[in-house]
Amino acid sequence: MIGRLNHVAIAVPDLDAAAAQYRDTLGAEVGPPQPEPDHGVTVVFITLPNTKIELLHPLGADSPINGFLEKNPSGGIHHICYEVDDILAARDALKASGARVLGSGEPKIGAHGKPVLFLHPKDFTGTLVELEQA
Ligand SMILES: CC[C@@H](C(=O)O)C(=O)SCCNC(=O)CCNC(=O)[C@H](O)C(C)(C)COP(=O)(O)OP(=O)(O)OC[C@H]1O[C@@H](n2cnc3c(N)ncnc32)[C@H](O)[C@@H]1OP(=O)(O)O
Ligand SMILES: [Co+2]
Repeated sequence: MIGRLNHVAIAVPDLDAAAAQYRDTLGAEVGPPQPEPDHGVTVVFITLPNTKIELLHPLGADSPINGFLEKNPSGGIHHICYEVDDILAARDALKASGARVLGSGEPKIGAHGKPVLFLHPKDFTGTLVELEQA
């Protein structure tokens, strides 16, 4: 079902500092901050030869990453995103297998303008999984 690794997301307490570290210390190609109000985060994408890193910072009091950063104040790996050819078919198959799809269960438009869904970390070996329509 899952295809390419689209991105690994890292929640960070200071977005400018993290972006500068990837750009200046690690020599990576770093994009601009991108507010995503529908998701309660601001993101910065880092383009690597084989995948992307998504730096995440809370946007608003109800951000879904507030709790994560409270527990991990220095930041940490927050989720991994896999591409799927048919996100509705993937969702239905995963639900039938007993996995919990987060939120309303309907895909939202993600940072790349494509439908995304999230799967509960407790159902995937402690890892929050994002699915993105390829
Ligand atoms: C920019 C758009 C998009 C893209 O296109 O790329 C994005 O990436 S948006 C990214 C942010 N959005 C989301 O994360 C949406 C889905 N997330 C959620 O709905 C919630 O964050 C959550 C996963 C349900 C967690 O909610 P929270 O209230 O913070 O925690 P809980 O208390 O409910 O947690 C239960 C349990 O799970 C553990 N946990 C929480 N987050 C993670 C995580 N990221 N990775 C691994 N484990 C996680 C948490 O520690 C709890 O465990 P116990 O303490 O053992 O009970
Ligand atoms: Co993501």
